[in-house]
Amino acid sequence: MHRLTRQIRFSVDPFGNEGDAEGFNSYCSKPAGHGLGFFICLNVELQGSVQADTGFLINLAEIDAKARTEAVNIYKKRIQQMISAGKNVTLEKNAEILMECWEGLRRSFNPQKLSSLEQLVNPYKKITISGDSNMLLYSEKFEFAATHKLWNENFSEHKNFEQFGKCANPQGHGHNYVVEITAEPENWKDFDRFDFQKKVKKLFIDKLDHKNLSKDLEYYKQHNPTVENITVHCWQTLSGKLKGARLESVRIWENDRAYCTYRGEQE
Ligand SMILES: Nc1nc2c(c(=O)[nH]1)N=C([C@H](O)[C@H](O)COP(=O)(O)OP(=O)(O)OP(=O)(O)O)CN2
Repeated sequence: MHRLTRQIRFSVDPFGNEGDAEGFNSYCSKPAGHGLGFFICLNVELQGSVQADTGFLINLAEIDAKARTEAVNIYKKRIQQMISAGKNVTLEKNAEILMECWEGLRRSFNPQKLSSLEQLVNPYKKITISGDSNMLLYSEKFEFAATHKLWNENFSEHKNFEQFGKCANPQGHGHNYVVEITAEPENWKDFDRFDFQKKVKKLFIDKLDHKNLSKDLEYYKQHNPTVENITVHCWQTLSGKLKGARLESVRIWENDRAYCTYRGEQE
């Protein structure tokens, strides 16, 4: 079984009174919109078998055509309705729109199965519907900078350098970590995104930011500050602490080539 993802980028003119600017560049945005509008970016993930004759799970052009017909119309209709009624497109409304697209798109694909639909609200924030669990999830990225040294006191110096290489450098080395926290809100209407941000920042990010993890934090006296252990530390710190939401996963990037995801011990 394969999973194939296509990103669909389009713009919605909130007032809709200039007509559709279709545009010719789907890499940028198609429909292209007018001036400053709503830019929508959807990741459509399909699951299925690859056909022997074409090598396709499905032709990307077919995903484009279906997603553009279904999703563009839903976003356009719902955004324009809300704006003309003088209402904000809140996070709750945005989640409802995504759910409507999910239902529509799910019916459009066969035999391929829509396995996930993700809206990148901005480069650091997304809403995801996953077909595996049918969960509607909210994710946000944070960052912190820290220094660390990878070392095990029970190893000889030789073994430490053999195991950890340059990461065992006595003076340590630094990273700009990116932390993505994903939560499942119990109720999107009451989900307090700012409380979520405040908790993640206060309980985790601020404790590690601009610190020497190996020296300044008790946790890392017992645990080597690898990206795997930092992810578990983050999970343990935040699990059960988010108001009106269940912590679903923690993903931490040590750099843009390495990240670790943790969903608790039960996974
Ligand atoms: N399983 C893990 N392996 C390594 C971790 C880790 O947290 N978990 N961490 C490190 C070091 O912290 C290191 O700084 C990161 O390694 P690497 O990406 O290899 O370092 P560079 O960016 O300098 O990459 P080069 O290809 O070596 O230039 C190591 N391993």
